[in-house]
Amino acid sequence: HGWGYGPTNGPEKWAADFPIASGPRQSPINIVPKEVRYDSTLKPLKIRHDPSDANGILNNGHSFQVDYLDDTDSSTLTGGPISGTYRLKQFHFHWGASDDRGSEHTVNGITFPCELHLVHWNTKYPSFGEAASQPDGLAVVGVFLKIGGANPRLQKVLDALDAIKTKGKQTTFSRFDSKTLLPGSLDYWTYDGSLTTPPLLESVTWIVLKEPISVSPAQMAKFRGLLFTGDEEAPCCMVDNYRSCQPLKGRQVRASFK
Ligand SMILES: Cc1c(Cl)c([N+](=O)[O-])nn1CC(=O)Nc1ccc(S(N)(=O)=O)cc1
Ligand SMILES: [Zn+2]
Repeated sequence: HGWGYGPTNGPEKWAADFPIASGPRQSPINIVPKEVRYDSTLKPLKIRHDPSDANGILNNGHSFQVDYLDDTDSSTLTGGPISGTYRLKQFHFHWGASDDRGSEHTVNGITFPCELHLVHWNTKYPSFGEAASQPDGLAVVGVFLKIGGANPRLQKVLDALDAIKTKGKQTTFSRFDSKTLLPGSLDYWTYDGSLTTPPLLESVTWIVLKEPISVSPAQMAKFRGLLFTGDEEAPCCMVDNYRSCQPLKGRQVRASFK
């Protein structure tokens, strides 16, 4: 049976099949603002998303993701801590069974109910697959979601979830500008890390935004209506699909803001 988030195949078991789980640059981490270093050489993030690149929404059995067409430089991430151009490939979320947990990164040990990841790959490599195995191959923008008023920007995504309730289901999803999911401020923390699920590749420059976006309890309930399991299996709610914080192992976290 493949990896997952259950008692027999969850994060504590991943190292057996993926020994890099104990590597030197694993993610997520706890961000301690008092210990980060403001770096004035960090550039502002430049995020360009073309809504026509949105190309479907899929329940992959671990989360759900909105996939993007990535054969041109129409939806890109530049600036920030990265050099060159990174293309948006997909975005997805991680969330908890209740509002007291669910994010992967934490801030001063504080957890959020949900975390959005916008996954980009370095166009100096020929494809996402190639980039994913390079130390500077990927850049993921992380955005915390905190409980508040309903977020209208999330609604189109949440309304598509009924059509992808079970593992392997996908449906059309087009004309979506993922920039609308970002908070007002693009202040960020950045550090060298990894994918937070197997294969846990240590190829990610993490860019975690300081300002969260809002999500309502009713909207959180929609995330929790998804299933990890496929149509023919005993249903298992898709919740708590997050990895706990990993050792910093000497890494420096930098801040783009004072
Ligand atoms: C590893 C890989 C390759 Cl190579 C391909 N491919 O299409 O060539 N697809 N995947 C799967 C993938 O993307 N996983 C992934 C895992 C965690 C995260 S997270 N939470 O943002 O760290 C982002 C992505
Ligand atoms: Zn993720």
